[in-house]
Amino acid sequence: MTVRIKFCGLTDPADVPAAILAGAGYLGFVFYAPSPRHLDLATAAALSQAVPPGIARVALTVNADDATLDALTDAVGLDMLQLHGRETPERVAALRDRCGLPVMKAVGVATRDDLAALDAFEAVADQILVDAKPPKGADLPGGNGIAFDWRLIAGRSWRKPWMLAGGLTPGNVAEALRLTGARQVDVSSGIETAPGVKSGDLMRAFADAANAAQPAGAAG
Ligand SMILES: O=C(O)c1ccccc1N[C@@H]1O[C@H](COP(=O)(O)O)[C@@H](O)[C@H]1O
Repeated sequence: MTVRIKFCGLTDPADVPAAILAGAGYLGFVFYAPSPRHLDLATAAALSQAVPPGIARVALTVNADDATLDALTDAVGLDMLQLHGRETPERVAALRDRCGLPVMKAVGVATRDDLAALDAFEAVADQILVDAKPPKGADLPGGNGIAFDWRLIAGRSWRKPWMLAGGLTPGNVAEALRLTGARQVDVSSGIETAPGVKSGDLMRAFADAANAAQPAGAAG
């Protein structure tokens, strides 16, 4: 099964070729100061320049204001915005216009009640990212290495392209794909040896496991 993979939170110049070698379709750069993966604009611009055409460069932001986003989009070559905060559907639509980039909106899921937000954002975003809701008191709204109960979205699909995220690892991604039917996955902590430190070996192991997964509904 061919799966499109987003490796998120790259921090080191060596992460870019490692992610490409592993077969990434999207590379994520984090712009959120509390994160161990946060990049300044100059570092991000250098990483972005090393990405060949055909691989989407995604900027992850959290409740960023217009000035911050303007500075970001002026300084860094980007192909998509990932909004990972409390942005409303109206804000998502406004930023899509303002930044002139496709927007992927992250929605945190812990219980069935959280699923309604996915329908609201599907109407305004170009993609939706189905992530685990952060635990109470967490410093980060994502990137916590925590999975949600994938059975909550088993058999679900949306009209827009969507990605599964939250606590994915080389060891569990095949099961996550099998249960949810996702065709795109996003991973950060699960390909790290320490917070913010990516591993080429883990990226390759993750991609191998994802691509070897059996589609949902397949026998066995
Ligand atoms: O990765 C981060 O540091 C981060 C910070 C703030 C919001 C989201 C963040 N990462 C995103 O969270 C999910 C799940 O990550 P993980 O695989 O569980 O570590 C993923 O979409 C990352 O892009």
